[in-house]
Amino acid sequence: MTARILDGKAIAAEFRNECAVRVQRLKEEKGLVPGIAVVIVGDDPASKVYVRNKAQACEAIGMHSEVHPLPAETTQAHLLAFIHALNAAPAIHGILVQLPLPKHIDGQALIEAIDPAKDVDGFHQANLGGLITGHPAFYPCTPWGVMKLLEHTGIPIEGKSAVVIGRSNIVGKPMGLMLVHAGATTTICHRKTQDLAFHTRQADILVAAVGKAGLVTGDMLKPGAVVVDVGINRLANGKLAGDVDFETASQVASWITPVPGGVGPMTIAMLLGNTVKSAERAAGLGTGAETRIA
Ligand SMILES: NC(=O)C1=CN([C@@H]2O[C@H](COP(=O)(O)OP(=O)(O)OC[C@H]3O[C@@H](n4cnc5c(N)ncnc54)[C@H](OP(=O)(O)O)[C@@H]3O)[C@@H](O)[C@H]2O)C=CC1
Ligand SMILES: Nc1nc(=O)c2c([nH]1)NC[C@@H]1CN(c3ccc(C(=O)N[C@@H](CCC(=O)O)C(=O)O)cc3)C=[N+]21
Ligand SMILES: [Mg+2]
Repeated sequence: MTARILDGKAIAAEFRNECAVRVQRLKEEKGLVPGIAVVIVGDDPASKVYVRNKAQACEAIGMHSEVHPLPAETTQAHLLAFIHALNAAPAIHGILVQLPLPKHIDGQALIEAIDPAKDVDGFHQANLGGLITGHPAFYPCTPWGVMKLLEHTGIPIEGKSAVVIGRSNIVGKPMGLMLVHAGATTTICHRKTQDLAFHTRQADILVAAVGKAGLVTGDMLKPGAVVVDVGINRLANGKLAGDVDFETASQVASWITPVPGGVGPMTIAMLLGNTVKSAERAAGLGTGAETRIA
């Protein structure tokens, strides 16, 4: 079997076009420009690339974006005050604190300081809690982007067996919950999992969100599986690679995401969507509640 490509890049472009139309409507009907503020602490080169990509994507659809680079030695108190100011700024509808943060910073405390109504990453505990009980203000962009990728491609989820590798608060755990909501019987694997391949071979849908190039090989897959590769790894040769060995996996899978061009662009498209949604709520447009992923 040769897998078909789950084309995140193309599908993300469609979502961005939808966002552009909504931005235009906000401008015409309400005179409002959606705005996002990205806070970046220190000078992690990978983070800088992502932040630049996000800012470009925002500006391309007519949104306002501001990047706040702060020195690595910025104090927790200063960062908290900075976030409080952004919470109060009417031109800002979305706040994103770029991860990872320097070691002396309590990242969770910063995230909890963000107004949940501006938490376009969906990382605040109010929003992660809302993911369990029903209506978060925002879904976390990466797992939500994966759901949209599957939905848009017409891949059935209900009744399927799903396996997620990775249990982080921002990718693996919310991913598992979203798949459960959508009707998949879901297993979440992690470092303590015994016999990873035993679990992955049961998966009709496999999501890898680890950060280890080549972790998933073709022999670990059920024939015909749908394989979603969230991992972003920088190889010694400078190239990007996911967690899945594309060569062997694409011979066994029915669908597979490439890296780059898979989940990454969907993450950015969902971030734009969340920010537009936040601005629509501020302007009194829309329902204020995201439709459930089900
Ligand atoms: N494409 C995109 O838009 C995005 C991509 N990413 C990428 O996705 C990957 C995961 O990100 P994130 O969740 O933040 O990372 P974390 O490092 O927070 O989590 C990684 C998870 O993988 C598990 N893990 C590590 N090694 C193994 C192993 N050998 N077998 C099984 N499980 C393992 C860890 O288990 P344990 O908990 O037991 O330690 C942990 O739960 C990274 O490559 C990151 O760069 C992240 C966000 C967005
Ligand atoms: N507060 C916060 N929110 C995040 O959402 C967040 C974060 N911090 N820290 C880092 C991770 C990682 N992440 C990516 C987003 C887009 C691409 C992306 O656009 N990838 C492109 C390629 C990018 C390239 O060429 O370097 C692709 O896969 O095609 C990748 C990774 C968001 N993250
Ligand atoms: Mg990708």
